[in-house]
Amino acid sequence: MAVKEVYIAVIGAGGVGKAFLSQLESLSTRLSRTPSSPKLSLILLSSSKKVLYTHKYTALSLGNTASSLAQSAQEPLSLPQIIEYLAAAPSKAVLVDNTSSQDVANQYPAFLAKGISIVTPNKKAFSGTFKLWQEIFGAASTSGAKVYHESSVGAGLPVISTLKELVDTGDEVTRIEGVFSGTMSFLFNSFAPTEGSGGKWSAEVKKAKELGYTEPDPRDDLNGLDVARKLTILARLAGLEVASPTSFPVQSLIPKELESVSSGDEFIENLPKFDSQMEETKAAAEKEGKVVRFVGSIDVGKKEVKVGLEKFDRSHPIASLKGSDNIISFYTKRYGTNPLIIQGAGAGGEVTAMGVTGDLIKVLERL
Ligand SMILES: NC(=O)C1=CN([C@@H]2O[C@H](COP(=O)(O)OP(=O)(O)OC[C@H]3O[C@@H](n4cnc5c(N)ncnc54)[C@H](OP(=O)(O)O)[C@@H]3O)[C@@H](O)[C@H]2O)C=CC1
Ligand SMILES: N[C@@H](CC=O)C(=O)O
Ligand code: NA
Repeated sequence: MAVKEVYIAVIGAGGVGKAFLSQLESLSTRLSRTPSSPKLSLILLSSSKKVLYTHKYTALSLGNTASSLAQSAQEPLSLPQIIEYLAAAPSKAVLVDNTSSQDVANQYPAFLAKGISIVTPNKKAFSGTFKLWQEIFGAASTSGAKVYHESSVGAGLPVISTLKELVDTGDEVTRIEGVFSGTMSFLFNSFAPTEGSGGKWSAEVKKAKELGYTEPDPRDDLNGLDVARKLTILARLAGLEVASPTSFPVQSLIPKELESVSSGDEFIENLPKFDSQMEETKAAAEKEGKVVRFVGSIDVGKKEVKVGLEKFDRSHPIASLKGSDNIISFYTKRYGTNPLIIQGAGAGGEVTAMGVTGDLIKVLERL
């Protein structure tokens, strides 16, 4: 690696952001033992309310960064100010976006155009308009800045890198299907288990939030949009020009009566009143000796994408998933009738941060 120092700016210090900061500290210590590796300097850390940064690009201490941020008296910088600050850094800079913000995502082309690389678990940029997708990869190819988003699908599971490799090596992906949400997997595995009776739907939703599996607003999981965003990303990588996550059928599990509540907290508070709706869905599957699961699929040849509930025999691999596990099957010309399958935890701070840190290592290797 020719670059001596790499400047890192982190936006978002929630469940994933905190785990990333701790992995960054370990990575930085490990790299400092190899003289040819660059020094990693954290120069900015921001939440939506506060920021920590130094005007002269002096590295912030990597221990206790999240609590130092909480005590900071500095107001956050605007996105154009952050771009200007990073673009003027005396060496290469990388933005780590650990938010789920569409506003931050919309600025990726501007960061990349200034040579600032990006690593992120945020799905919003890659599942937004197709125009934004083209602008992001266009800006990266013009400036040479790198952009990686492994954790935007299947958290740290190697889903994006696998699909890219299938496509780049000339395989033909015909179908992608499976369970793409850690939250939905956890909810159905505990609410409608293959053995035993399972917990209350609303209580499991509350647990999924406490475990850090849900989006900042859990309605983004329950309305099916989180899975739709992931399928949009995968379909685009497989060669389909999907216009947006709302351009194909997506089943929502939000009770009609709660569609207009004003906050995620109010939604969780009122959800117990509607537990009977999901109980009916569960009972209908049980009558057929099956369990219900939330799945998605992309048929590349037919250009069809769909997201929603399906019933499965109890012995089916999708029915017997555990915890927050995702299972993603790639059917391709090369793999024939036996798909390439990736399975494991698909949500949670540590496993998601692992994908982000892994992406940062890829950027460092390519600067
Ligand atoms: N949790 C998981 O298992 C997985 C998460 N992801 C993705 O990772 C990202 C982070 O998720 P998670 O850590 O769980 O979410 P959290 O809600 O725990 O954290 C989000 C963080 O982003 C900050 N933030 C939000 N908007 C802005 C903004 N405009 N400017 C600066 N900071 C902002 C929040 O600050 P504040 O608190 O001040 O509002 C908070 O620090 C999301 O995109 C999510 O989809 C991907 C895979 C798995
Ligand atoms: N809320 C998402 C987090 C990861 O993308 C999920 O539950 O899968
Ligand atoms: Na992944």
